[in-house]
Amino acid sequence: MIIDGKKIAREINAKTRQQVAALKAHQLTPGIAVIVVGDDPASQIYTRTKHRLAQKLGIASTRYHFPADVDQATVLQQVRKLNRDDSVDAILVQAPLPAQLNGEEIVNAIDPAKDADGLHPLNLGRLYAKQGGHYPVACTPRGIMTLLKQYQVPLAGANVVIVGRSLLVGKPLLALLNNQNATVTFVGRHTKKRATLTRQADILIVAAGVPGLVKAGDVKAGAVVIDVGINRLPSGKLVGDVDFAGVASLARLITPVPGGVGPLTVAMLMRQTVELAEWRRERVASLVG
Ligand SMILES: Nc1nc(=O)c2c([nH]1)NC[C@@H]1CN(c3ccc(C(=O)N[C@@H](CCC(=O)O)C(=O)O)cc3)C=[N+]21
Repeated sequence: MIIDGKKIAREINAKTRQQVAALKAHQLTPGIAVIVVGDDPASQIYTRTKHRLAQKLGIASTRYHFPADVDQATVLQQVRKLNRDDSVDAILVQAPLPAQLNGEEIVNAIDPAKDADGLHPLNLGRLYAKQGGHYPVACTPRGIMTLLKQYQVPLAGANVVIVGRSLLVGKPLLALLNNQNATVTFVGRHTKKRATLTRQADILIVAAGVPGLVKAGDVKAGAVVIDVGINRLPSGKLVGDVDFAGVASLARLITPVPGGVGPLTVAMLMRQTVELAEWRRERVASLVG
């Protein structure tokens, strides 16, 4: 069966729109600020998608576009300005950043209470420590967890293999799944007998950024396959990291590209923006007494 990411995203967005309306009745408009550096065509598309969905849901969205040769101080200054801006609840610095910029320093400069991606080490650390309370979590992993829940995929005791260990996808996913008692393995370039490991996966999650990396021979029959890759081929066609035609017939559940994980990522970003707005106000209210 093919997982319908668009449908789940629509349901989430309908709820988010109601939450935004409820906040607006209290004179609060959630706001997201997206910083983009350079003219990477994919980044332009993604940030436009985010901007359009925000507008549709009633979330204030501002995009800050810097030239590819912008210096570190300028970006840091923009982040700090957004930290102080009370109309901004969520700050996202679009990846990838050009090589002259220190992405680590930029992420560390984001107020953890406004961290749209859950990328700040404080938030990632809270997730790894399985801490309670309110904090943001990376949107693609959150989307994948939602999707697994919607399709009632059991996690406790499941063998999960994640291909790719990025800070934005692999690492937070490992923590989320491990916190649900799944047995999680990272597989990468340096892994020996990769196919042997992926073929043992009840749930195989691929976020490597390599078109067609995972083929039918790498997948166990009846597995759940989550394809996080989005690669634009020279022909203009959008494909994932999984050879969909080969794998779809043997997987129990599989996400398509497009229409799988992507729409959920953006839906989760909007939901998280609203949550960040609520949490920040709750905190302020408790401080005021
Ligand atoms: N700080 C940061 N946070 C991110 O979350 C982040 C990022 N940087 N950099 C780039 C990746 C990629 N990403 C996507 C978002 C939406 C779709 C999406 O909506 N895809 C649709 C349509 C794609 C299309 O038609 O082009 C789909 O898969 O159906 C895809 C990819 C967020 N990312």
